Amino acid sequence: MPGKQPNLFAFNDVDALAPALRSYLITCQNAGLTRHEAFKVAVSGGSLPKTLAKALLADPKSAEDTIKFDKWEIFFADERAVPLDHEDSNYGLLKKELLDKIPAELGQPTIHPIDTQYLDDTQELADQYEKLLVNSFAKGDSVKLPIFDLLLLGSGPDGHTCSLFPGHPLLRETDAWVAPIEDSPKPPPRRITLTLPVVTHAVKVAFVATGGGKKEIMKEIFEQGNGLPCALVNEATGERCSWFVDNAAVEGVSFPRRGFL
Ligand SMILES: O=C(O)[C@H](O)[C@@H](O)[C@H](O)[C@H](O)COP(=O)(O)O
Repeated sequence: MPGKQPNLFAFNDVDALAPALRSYLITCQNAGLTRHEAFKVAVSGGSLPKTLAKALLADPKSAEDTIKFDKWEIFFADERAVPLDHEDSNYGLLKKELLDKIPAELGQPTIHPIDTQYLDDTQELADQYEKLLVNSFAKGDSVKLPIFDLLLLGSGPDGHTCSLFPGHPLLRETDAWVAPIEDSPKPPPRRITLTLPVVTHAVKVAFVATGGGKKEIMKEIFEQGNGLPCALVNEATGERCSWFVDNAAVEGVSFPRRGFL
């Protein structure tokens, strides 16, 4: 698919990756501010919040290099059906790694966690999160799909992203914006996730994948695809999609547009 490939940015390590991720985030933030005076971003769990903190909490290098946290609206690309202070909570992880560390003078983002009164019923938990998205994205008339300014995702060693797992029927969901899953192969099993149409409808999608443990699956995602959730996102978003990786994660991976920021 010439001209439509995702961008792949590879770095020696996470310390080198973080500043590039920061400038990408600022570009996405500024585009969101121009579009609707806010920056609407959804984040995943895993190793992402830590890398995100490294990028966002660094000292600014210039006046343009500014994170306007008070304009950020942070949603969750997927979340586990656990209380917010539970060790498995993606909200809890983001809070610990990033939110608690944002200096007050930088302003604070608006956070949209799950409503934990529905933890016993994942369908209701998903429906309520979808309602929250409807209220956040629809202005008056109903919209077909929410358009996030950015989705920040990880890739599992099996090629999953969000809580969309290889071969799972959830990959065929076309109606719901947010769906429950009760049999996630990655624990804990009960979760909610944005669906594929919502993920691929975002203005930009960025994956962060690091470490040698990812190289086999990166090869499969980029060279064969094989219907893996990450490959499906690549195929549907093309150049709207960017991968921020370290060299260990892409060792031996053939890729036509391997870029370096
Ligand atoms: O809640 C989750 O489990 C995550 O959202 C999940 O999709 C994660 O992003 C990947 O498993 C990658 O995780 P790592 O970054 O830790 O490899």
